[in-house]
Amino acid sequence: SIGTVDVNDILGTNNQPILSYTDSGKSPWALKPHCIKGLQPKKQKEGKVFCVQTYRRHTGQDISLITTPETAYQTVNALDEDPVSVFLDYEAAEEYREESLPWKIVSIEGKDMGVKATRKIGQYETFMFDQASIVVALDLDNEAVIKRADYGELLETATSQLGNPDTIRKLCKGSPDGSPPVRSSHLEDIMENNAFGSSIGDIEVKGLFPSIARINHDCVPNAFIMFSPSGLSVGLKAYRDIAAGEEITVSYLPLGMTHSARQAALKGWGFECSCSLCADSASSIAAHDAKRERIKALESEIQATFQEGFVQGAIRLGQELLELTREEGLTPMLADEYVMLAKLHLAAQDEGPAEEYGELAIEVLKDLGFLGDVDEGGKEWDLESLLRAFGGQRLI
Ligand SMILES: C[S@@+](CC[C@H](N)C(=O)[O-])C[C@H]1O[C@@H](n2cnc3c(N)ncnc32)[C@H](O)[C@@H]1O
Repeated sequence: SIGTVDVNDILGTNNQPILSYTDSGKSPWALKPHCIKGLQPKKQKEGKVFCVQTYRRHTGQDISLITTPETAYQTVNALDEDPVSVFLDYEAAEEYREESLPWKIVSIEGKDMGVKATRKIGQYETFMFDQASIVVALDLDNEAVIKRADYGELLETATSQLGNPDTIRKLCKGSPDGSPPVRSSHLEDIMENNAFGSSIGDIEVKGLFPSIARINHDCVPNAFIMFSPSGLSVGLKAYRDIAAGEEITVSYLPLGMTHSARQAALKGWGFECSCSLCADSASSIAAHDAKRERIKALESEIQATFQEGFVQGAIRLGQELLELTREEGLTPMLADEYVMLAKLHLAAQDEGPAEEYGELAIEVLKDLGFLGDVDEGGKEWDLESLLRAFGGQRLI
């Protein structure tokens, strides 16, 4: 590391578009970028340069990016994007803006703060939106890329340059037990505990969304987070009807994990989960775990059975997988399973059932907001366009 450097001293010819953008007086950034050169990786000439670039949004919720200048430059057209219009059509967006917010941040016993619905929320409704306040390139988690102290300095600058830094500083930092204290600063703890993985183009980042960060975990969540293509906005969609006054929850973990795997993973957030699935009787937990382990085993068994040429056998296993997934309420996993069964039936030359599974997959994907009304060719989705979109040789 060569310590703190000025972005204008280090941008080479490859970065010319960014330089001229900055030089032309049209720079979107509110302050001069604060940059630090990372460590020199083996076999490379020099380390990457990471800069803090802060933008003052019209909404008043500023954003600081800690990325390479090139990555920050990719976000320029999305810095002011309005999440409500990203996730809702024109009419629904207008309606949403007219009503008072259907959620509020409140104190929740045993969990510090959390978010509750202020009215009934319908299944698959997108009802909460947020903009990223801090975005950090995932590279920065790597001690071989940047010194911890330099990362801490970039985080501190990124936060203090926001219009309302206290919104970030007051987020909960968790109390992970067991693992050694690898993080050097309070802000690093806050990022670790509250940020979500996202991407800007093909660069992996983590984004801190200050309202969404107040949502607690549940292993059977009632909502899930969707990212805008820019990676700078999120929308929250309900898996099921949510009653007024009910706590809004998301899963911090991939769905379908067993009890012990969930407990181990949640230690990173420093709490013991007491959701309905985790607080169930020992026999019920064991029954759920057995189903979840069977689901995992079936995924590879189906693949192997199909590869050995036993298509009908693979279909039977696929039906068992569907049943268990439904019993466990793991709805989002159903879409892949329906597509897989459609592919298996096509392999068995049963076009009727293949079409039916295709329709079921399209229905789930549309409900979850992963498919628009029409495909890329502007036609209603059908099995053919679905399989094109979900191409690839793998069954599941
Ligand atoms: C992303 S924050 C969620 C909001 C947080 N409760 C707050 O007051 O800001 C994650 C932290 O919330 C707490 N938390 C989240 N889900 C929980 C749960 N199901 N039970 C207990 N604490 C939970 C843990 O302290 C965790 O580290």
